[in-house]
Amino acid sequence: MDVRDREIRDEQRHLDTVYRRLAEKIDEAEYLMADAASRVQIGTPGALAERDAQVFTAGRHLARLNNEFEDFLFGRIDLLAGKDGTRGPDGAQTSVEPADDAVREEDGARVADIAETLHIGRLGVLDADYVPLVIDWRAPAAAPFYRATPVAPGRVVRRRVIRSRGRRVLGVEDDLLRPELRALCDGAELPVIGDGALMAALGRARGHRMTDIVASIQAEQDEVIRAPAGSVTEVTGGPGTGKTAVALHRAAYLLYQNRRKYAGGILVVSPTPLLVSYTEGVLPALGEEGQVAIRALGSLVDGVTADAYDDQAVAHVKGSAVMARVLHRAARGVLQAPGAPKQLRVVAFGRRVELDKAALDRVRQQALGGTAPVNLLRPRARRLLLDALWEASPAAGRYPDAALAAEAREAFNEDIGTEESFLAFLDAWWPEITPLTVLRAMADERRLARWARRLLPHGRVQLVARSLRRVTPEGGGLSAHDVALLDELRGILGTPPKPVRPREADPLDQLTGLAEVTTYADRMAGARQAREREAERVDYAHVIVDEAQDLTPMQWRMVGRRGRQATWTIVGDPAQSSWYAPEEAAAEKDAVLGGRSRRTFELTVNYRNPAEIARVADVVRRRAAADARPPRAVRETGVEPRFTTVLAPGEDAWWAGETADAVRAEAGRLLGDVPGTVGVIVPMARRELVAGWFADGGGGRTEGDERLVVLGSLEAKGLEYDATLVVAPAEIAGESPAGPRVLYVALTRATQRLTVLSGPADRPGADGVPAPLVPAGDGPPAPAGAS
Ligand SMILES: Nc1ncnc2c1ncn2[C@@H]1O[C@H](COP(=O)(O)OP(=O)(O)OP(=O)(O)O)[C@@H](O)[C@H]1O
Repeated sequence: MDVRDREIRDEQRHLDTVYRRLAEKIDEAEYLMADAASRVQIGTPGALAERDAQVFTAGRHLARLNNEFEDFLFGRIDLLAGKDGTRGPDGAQTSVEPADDAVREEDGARVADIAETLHIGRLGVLDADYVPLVIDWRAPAAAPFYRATPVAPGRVVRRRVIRSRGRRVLGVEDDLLRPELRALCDGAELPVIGDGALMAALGRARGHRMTDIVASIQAEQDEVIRAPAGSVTEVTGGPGTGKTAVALHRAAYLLYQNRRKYAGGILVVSPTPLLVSYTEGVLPALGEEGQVAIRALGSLVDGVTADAYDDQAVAHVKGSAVMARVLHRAARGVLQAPGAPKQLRVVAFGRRVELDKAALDRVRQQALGGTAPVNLLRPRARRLLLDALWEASPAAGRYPDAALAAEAREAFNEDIGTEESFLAFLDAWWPEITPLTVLRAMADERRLARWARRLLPHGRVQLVARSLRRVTPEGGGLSAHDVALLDELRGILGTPPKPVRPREADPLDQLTGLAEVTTYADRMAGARQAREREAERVDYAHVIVDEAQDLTPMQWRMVGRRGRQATWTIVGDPAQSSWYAPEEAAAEKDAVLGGRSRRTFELTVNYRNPAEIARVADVVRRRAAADARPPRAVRETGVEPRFTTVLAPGEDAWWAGETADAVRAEAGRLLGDVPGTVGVIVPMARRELVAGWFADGGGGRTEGDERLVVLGSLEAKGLEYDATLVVAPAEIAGESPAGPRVLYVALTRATQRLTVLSGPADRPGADGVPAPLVPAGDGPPAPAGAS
């Protein structure tokens, strides 16, 4: 048996021990449950609660282990004796530094004994004597697994990543952090297997779902993940530096650290639904479900989902902060609908009393004074209407005696105010207004122009009004930008109090807490309840914003309303921003975060793109965001990007002609080159057309090959593929003022191969490299992290 097999066998033994221990815990849990059922009446409430908690914990482990995880156990560190020998609650030594006598001289060599071996996994398991069999990856004792480097190894001599599936150990990969030592474990020399787990992880084929990185989190990432949840943690870093991955792992870490605090929920805001579905598997794999909501910007408001896109020019108007003022006026102006009644007539004291349009307008103006939510002003409007009617009636001024006057007035209010015709008038003249009503009213160019006077120039009014014509009364045709407007309107309009209806008792409520120890169906019911609770939630304990560089001012306001009391983690890369006015967005972000203190981190290593692809992308980065420091690509594949061209006389001919064949052929070639996914990235305006070339199987995914996806340039944000085909780069760069940064995003999506197909605007040189990707000839940039 060779060394590798022996090491695998040893790890297998340990994993078997862990599963045996878990089986014991499961037996205990089952016993406790049976016991709980038979002795419901016995015991103090405290004891019962404790037992329930034990049952619940055991059941949770059971459920997770049985079917949730591959690679349950993924790491091991072999440590020197610690400085003080103190042990933490997980049974592991707490000291990070080695004891003074941990290393000794023997025959001129430096020799040390391994004093402690810790296995790291997705959750912690102790044996019957409280010795740790597995340490939870988020526990302080696990930090050295991620933090130790050859420069600062601390107590770590060897770090091992264990690859397993289900209950079988498949392989091990070691890093030796103290190569200068002769380390002995139980008297035998410590073997070192393989050449690094990180590279193995990075080279793996990609699927349509992001996977967690717990086995290979790097030191600078770990610092962010474990940063204390101070007010605001900001993380920047170039493409592929793991910002999204780090943000998700941080959510899991925060929950582990302080579950009670974050029971208020963690919200992860993602720019697109594609990125949500790409990332949403990561947290369940880390054992966190229910507490974390990952929502796309277009789905942040309950009851509506964005299903339309705004082109960039429209988006820029709708996203800008000035829209808040336009909406404020529109919400009030909408009461003056063309069909609103222009006259109010009632009969009082045997005479007809009438308010004409001018009088009604005066009442309305008076009622609308101030900034209170429009829908909450209806009672005030009603009162003012009755005042005006009273004044116009023959009764006004007839009662010199104040008490009599008050009595007559009360009777008047009672009579008129409850009259069917008056109520019907009120409903028509001051209806309850929904955000959607206002938004749809803004599709009327003339009305919108009135509301936007001196705020938006006419051209912008036209753009917005026209784009809103697609919005249906049911809320179809909304874009992510419209959703931010709706949310703003919700605040401006307010919700009138609804009559309270008692909730019907739901038998499933009884299952809360036991969800994971009973059946699959029960667990699903628990998850459903969590989702329902989630749906009602508007304020979160922690808000994580992914791709923060793209939030518009209006979107910052929307997200801000969900985290008024929250702590924040904000990750983004200004060099990838598709928003044209970063300063305006930054100002709104500052307003949302207020005076909260901020801590910033920069991630500097690109784990996604091989150096060959990163170099090409960096040509664009230098033009699009010269100030941004490029991340350092961590690996090379030896394969340069491929450049090809289709020649055609003009733009229209190009998109209609043989280009379809060329795109299909290049995509096919990439499918042959890589085992995993292929993304075809095209200008936003060509998305439908190109998807059609691949006999669309829905959502841009093709029927022919599940591995291939067609994406508009803005949809590619945050995603990654084994290989990408970027079509017509100059057109992508020309789509908006932020286009060059969007092109930078498009070029940084591939983990292995990149092909660029030039279009008519690309002016490729003899080598096929399109003009936007030809280096300007200046020297290479200093990579991030270099001083
Ligand atoms: N420590 C790591 N170990 C293994 N894989 C990693 C590690 N860090 C990042 N990755 C991988 O690198 C890729 C890029 O990560 P991620 O998408 O989080 O980067 P990003 O900074 O958000 O990128 P972008 O700004 O381009 O959206 C992912 O496949 C991720 O799993």
